[in-house]
Amino acid sequence: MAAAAAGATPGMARKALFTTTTTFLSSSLSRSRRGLSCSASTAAAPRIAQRPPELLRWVQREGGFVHPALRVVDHPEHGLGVSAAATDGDIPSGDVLISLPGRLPLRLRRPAGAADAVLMQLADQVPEELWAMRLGLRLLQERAKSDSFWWPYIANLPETFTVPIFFPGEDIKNLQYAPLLHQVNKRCHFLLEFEKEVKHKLGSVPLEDHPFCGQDVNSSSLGWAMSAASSRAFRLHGEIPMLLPVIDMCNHSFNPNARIVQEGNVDSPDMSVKVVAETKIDQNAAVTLNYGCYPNDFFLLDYGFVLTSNPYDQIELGYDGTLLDAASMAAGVSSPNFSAPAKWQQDILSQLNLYGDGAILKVGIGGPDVVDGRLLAALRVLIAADPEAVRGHDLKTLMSLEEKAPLGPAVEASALRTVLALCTIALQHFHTKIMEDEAILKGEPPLTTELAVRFRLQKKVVILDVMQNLGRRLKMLSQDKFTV
Ligand SMILES: C[S@@+](CC[C@H](N)C(=O)[O-])C[C@H]1O[C@@H](n2cnc3c(N)ncnc32)[C@H](O)[C@@H]1O
Repeated sequence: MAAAAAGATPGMARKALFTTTTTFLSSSLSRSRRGLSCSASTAAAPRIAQRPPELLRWVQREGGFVHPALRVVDHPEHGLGVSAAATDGDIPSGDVLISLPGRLPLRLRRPAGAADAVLMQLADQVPEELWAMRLGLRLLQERAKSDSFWWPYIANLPETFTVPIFFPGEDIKNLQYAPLLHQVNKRCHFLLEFEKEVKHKLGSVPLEDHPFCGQDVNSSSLGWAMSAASSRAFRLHGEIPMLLPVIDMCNHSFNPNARIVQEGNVDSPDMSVKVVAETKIDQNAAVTLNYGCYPNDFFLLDYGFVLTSNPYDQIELGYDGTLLDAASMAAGVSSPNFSAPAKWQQDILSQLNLYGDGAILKVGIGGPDVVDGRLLAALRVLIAADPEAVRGHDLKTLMSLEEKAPLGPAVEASALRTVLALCTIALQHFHTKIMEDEAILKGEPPLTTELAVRFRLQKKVVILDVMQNLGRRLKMLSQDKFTV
């Protein structure tokens, strides 16, 4: 593999982080392209000082194991990845592929000195949901050291990430999806504020206690560290996120051929982390792990990629009586009553956590359930006029789309038509049509535009798939094929 920064010394590469990322969340992403038919050598983001063979040697020297048939290779669309070599034969299922002793994972540790204590104080200011920033601080601490134990690992990390906090403003707008825009804005805002807190805190810390060896840290370097952690860390048994050298070179698949196993407690000295072949791994095949069964929002926000045909992708909606009244009226449902439910309906909505204090109003359309069970149950219950008919059913039945018309075909048809109308409303929130998105993608736009457009296109595909599915169900209802 070509060494992208062959001439860079650790010192030079470290210095680069803290002196070139002075613009807020700047990156070269907007100019770089990931062409749809690009050659393998252009796919991966540039590395701090790319030398995967040294990384593998370091892991082995420190008591780890990398299966001799494995290589770090450039994947045309996924960046670097771990693959079985073309010539060493298949790897049988059950074989250990990679093994790391407990000292190789990089994670937040109990303070071992004043600098660590300052780092922990900074980490404590980060909200739990941004756990990646806490681990990122630890990564920055090691990146700043001239003699870090983890340098062979850090050297091979990407210099840039394709997560939306680094998108140019135009491409953030291009996402056209409010829940994700909200998350991106929240993260950008956090980074700007946290930069101030870090600078304030470190302003009074003596050099010997400085967690970043006296180097300046700004929102861009914090963003780099947070993205490195969110896109590469694993949470195993202990739920403590860790960066796992070499293991974090494995790319994602929903049908993975390998899995991670943690042996021993996270704090015990004999803890180890292994990747084990889940199936036979053919020569030349990529070793893949499942990062989780999540919607594309998660993959784009934390990992910087968008999956086509993601079975877990969904549209997020706010459960809102006025919106539901509008949708059901558009669907021709007579006298909808969503904004003023009767007392017995309020009770059921409370049980669904859609009413009262502490209600969780986010509901989803799409994914394996097609329609969020809570939304479906609420629609069925609010459309049904007869409390007795509803009381005969438990919540599980009311929440299941597979339960054929539990409250009768008329209620079911109205509920499904209301969801169809919600889908139409959701589609209208996008400013572009699928065909326009496809035309933009054909023009091979810059990488960040490509990601934003593919993201919104996939959301529209989810909505259309749900509409098709519900259309089929309505047709069957009208043909009276359901057992009522
Ligand atoms: C844990 S790292 C895997 C190694 C990474 N490819 C690299 O070059 O270092 C996760 C990153 O790999 C890329 N990636 C992994 N699986 C992918 C997939 N299925 N599709 C697209 N990109 C993927 C994304 O850039 C993601 O942030």
